Amino acid sequence: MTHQAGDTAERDVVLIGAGGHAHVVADMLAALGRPVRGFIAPTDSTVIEGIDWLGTDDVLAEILPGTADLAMGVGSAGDVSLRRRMFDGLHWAGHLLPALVHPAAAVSGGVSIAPGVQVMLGACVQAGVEIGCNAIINTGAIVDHDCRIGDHAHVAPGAVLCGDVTVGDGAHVGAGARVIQGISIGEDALVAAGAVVISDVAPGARVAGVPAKEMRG
Ligand SMILES: CC(=O)SCCNC(=O)CCNC(=O)[C@H](O)C(C)(C)COP(=O)(O)OP(=O)(O)OC[C@H]1O[C@@H](n2cnc3c(N)ncnc32)[C@H](O)[C@@H]1OP(=O)(O)O
Repeated sequence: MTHQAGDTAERDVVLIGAGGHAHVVADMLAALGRPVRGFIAPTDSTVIEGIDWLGTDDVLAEILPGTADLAMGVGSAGDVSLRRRMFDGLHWAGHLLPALVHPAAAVSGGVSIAPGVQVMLGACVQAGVEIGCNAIINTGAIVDHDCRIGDHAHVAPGAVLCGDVTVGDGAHVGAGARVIQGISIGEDALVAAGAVVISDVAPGARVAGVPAKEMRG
């Protein structure tokens, strides 16, 4: 496995965001035993139990790259643009967002995991898989052998990718969707929750249903 989850394990982590995804990432950091310095959010109105609010995005300028790891607490439910933009900005500013793999995820040996990837509780990732930066393999998702998951892509909770599936950069595979072996899902495409994908999905397309067909409108 080439993920970086253990590379900087002693360093403080600053959590970006305070919504639902941030709560899950905070829980994963606790499970990994990572010390969390605090979270950054637009206001202090949101509470993440046991974690202090550090301030707004302005605080990031005071955190020197190399003095703390960052963890992306901004998720996506179909539109990855905010998460992608934030990751790219932080990455180019020199911050390290290490890959985070929940200890209760099952990740085979020989899996390649880029910086910023988050593999959540109960996910299963099989041999030969490659996961691009900032991608999410969400709760209970199954990514079978030799799949290629693009940068910023999101495999949502309970989705199943059979072997040798390609998910393009920025694509979203919705909750509980099923994708049969060998399928290619194009960049920035969206597979709706519960869909069964049996043919390739074009870049930017939105498909839904069983079997999945292009959505109208
Ligand atoms: C931890 C987390 O929570 S991570 C988040 C995981 N969440 C997901 O993966 C959700 C993915 N999103 C979806 O599946 C959404 O339903 C989308 C993006 C496909 C569609 O959302 P919207 O653009 O808001 O579409 P909207 O709800 O208006 O529905 C438009 C049409 O598509 C249909 N439709 C919407 N979702 C689906 C679906 N999953 N399967 C089949 N048809 C659907 C609707 O019934 C409606 O049909 P109609 O025009 O005949 O009435």
